[in-house]
Amino acid sequence: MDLQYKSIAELEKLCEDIRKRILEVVSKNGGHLSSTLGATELIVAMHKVFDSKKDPFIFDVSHQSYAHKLLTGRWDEFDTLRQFNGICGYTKPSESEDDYFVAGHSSTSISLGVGAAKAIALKGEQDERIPVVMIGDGSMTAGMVYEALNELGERKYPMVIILNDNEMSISKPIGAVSRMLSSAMASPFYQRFKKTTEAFVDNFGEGARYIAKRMEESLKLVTPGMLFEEMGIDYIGPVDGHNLTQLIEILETAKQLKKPVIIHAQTLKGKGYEIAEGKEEKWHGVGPFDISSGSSSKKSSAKSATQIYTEALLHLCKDNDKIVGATAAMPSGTGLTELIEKYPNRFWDVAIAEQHAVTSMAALAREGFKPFCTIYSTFLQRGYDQVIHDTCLMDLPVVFALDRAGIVGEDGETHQGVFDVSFLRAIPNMTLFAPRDEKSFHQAMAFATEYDHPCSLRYPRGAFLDTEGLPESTKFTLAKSQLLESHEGDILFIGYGNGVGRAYATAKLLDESVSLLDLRFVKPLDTTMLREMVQKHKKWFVFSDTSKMGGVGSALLEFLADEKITDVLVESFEYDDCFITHGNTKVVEESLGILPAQLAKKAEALI
Ligand SMILES: Cc1ncc(C[n+]2csc(CCOP(=O)(O)OP(=O)(O)O)c2C)c(N)n1
Ligand SMILES: CC(=O)[C@@H](O)[C@H](O)COP(=O)(O)O
Ligand SMILES: [Mg+2]
Repeated sequence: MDLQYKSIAELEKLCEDIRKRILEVVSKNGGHLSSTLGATELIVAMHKVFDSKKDPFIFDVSHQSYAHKLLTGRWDEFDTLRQFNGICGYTKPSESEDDYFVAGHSSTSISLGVGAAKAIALKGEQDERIPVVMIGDGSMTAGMVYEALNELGERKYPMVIILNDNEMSISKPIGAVSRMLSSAMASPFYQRFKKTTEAFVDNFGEGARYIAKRMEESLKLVTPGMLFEEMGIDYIGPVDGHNLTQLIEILETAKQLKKPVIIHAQTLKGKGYEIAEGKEEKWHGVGPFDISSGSSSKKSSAKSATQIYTEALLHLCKDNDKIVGATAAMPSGTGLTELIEKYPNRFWDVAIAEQHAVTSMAALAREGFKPFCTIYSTFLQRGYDQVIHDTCLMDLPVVFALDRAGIVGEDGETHQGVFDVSFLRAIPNMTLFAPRDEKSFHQAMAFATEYDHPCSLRYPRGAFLDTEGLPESTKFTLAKSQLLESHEGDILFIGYGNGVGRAYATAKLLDESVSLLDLRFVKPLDTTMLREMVQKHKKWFVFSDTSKMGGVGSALLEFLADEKITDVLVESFEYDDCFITHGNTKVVEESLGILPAQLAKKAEALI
């Protein structure tokens, strides 16, 4: 949509229409509500001043970019938001040329902007194009941001960074960066005072300006601008992130500066939908809801794996004051909110800083504590070297509790928790195991608490698949699996974690009875049990919510190769080597052919 010639009144009306459309669709499909509502004027102003057909529009995380999608030809199909084969909830170049880059994991935007700026300079296009970045205050807490600012302040590439400061991450932001951004010195009053003084001092030349600046610093007035200006990046702000006239004027100015500039825009998260306005964490990511009352339409009755994790940790913490833990800005998503409230000196939200979360937990392990580093499977990818270099090399007993392991659904490719077994299994000293239901989760947590080496347990988004009817889980012992059903015949179903429920549901659809093994540990394997299974069953089918590449089936094949066993067939029903798209989990699983009915057919064809 070309906004170039639209008046302010027309643009304000457009913002109203955009909010209405977002509410209409997100109340039906679910999605990221308060972030997108709050960023509306910023995005309209971006499209008024810049051109996403040539200027790289780069949204950090990009969960807040719905207005951008609506302004770039996706207004009508927006009804398919986050549905299978529908519009993605994040920017995706394959969906639109106006989406510059894939995003979903935070704090990549400024590095992308610096890279784009280098390319624009090399191609001699600086007169036509300029990167425009939008990054939230929460996303400013990850180290990668400062790696990028460090270089940008040195190289001075022209770039406009809009810092969308709504004083919220998913939950309340923590840390010095957030405090600095919302410091009193960032108040519009102080900034007006500063501007007037600067204008006055400017009459007396550079020397007077220098003295004034030193005076401001000597008064220990830390303004957000100082941080960026000292790094060599111009700072404008804070500005009202909902005032279109001001925003457009400032973006025009920033565009002409031909150097790196940060515009500190203060916005209200959820702006335009009163029920969600302000500091309401629950309106960040929502399921379908009733617009008039704000009440959610879907309530799941089954206990989620996250809830079980919280309960297990609370139970263990009571008798063990060595247990500590951290989340990287996902306290409610990981279930740590209650632990942080109850044990504020033992559980921390360290902000969006997964690398820091891992390494700081390793130091606590070194000091004799038992850390539970609680991170979504997908976000642990951000702290991978810290798992190797700072945890496993010293064989430190950190527990990596990986929530959202497996297909997560509507968040899609950037958020699927499918690689953790593959990337963790390769690390020496690392032990990997997985519960299949509530009871085994408590047993796995008890084992983890006593285990004196690095380890990782994984569990799904939402509830475990049903395993009702199988024998009760037994105490977790290192490298011990549990044979749940034993029958004559060649077929053995091997389940890992939530895969046990999938194996069980598949087995029930077969005519013949099959043996069912809950692997429980994928590293180290239960070689004693596997040697026994080799004797009894020659066709093994693997069920696990993990990538095939380096996953559970790979581990079993390595075992067979090491044992020089060549007469056992291993068929893995894990995920193929591809990125898994967004959509309702069951619909996505059906597209992958891994629903029990589909797997039963595949197994029958091989029996
Ligand atoms: C590496 C990484 N860790 C955690 C998340 C989960 N996450 C998504 S959005 C968000 C908060 C972002 O806050 P902010 O940047 O202020 O954006 P806002 O929603 O307030 O506009 C978090 C923690 C993520 N996407 N990426
Ligand atoms: C944008 C982002 O990364 C988070 O908001 C994520 O969508 C949360 O996922 P859950 O809904 O599984 O907690
Ligand atoms: Mg924010």
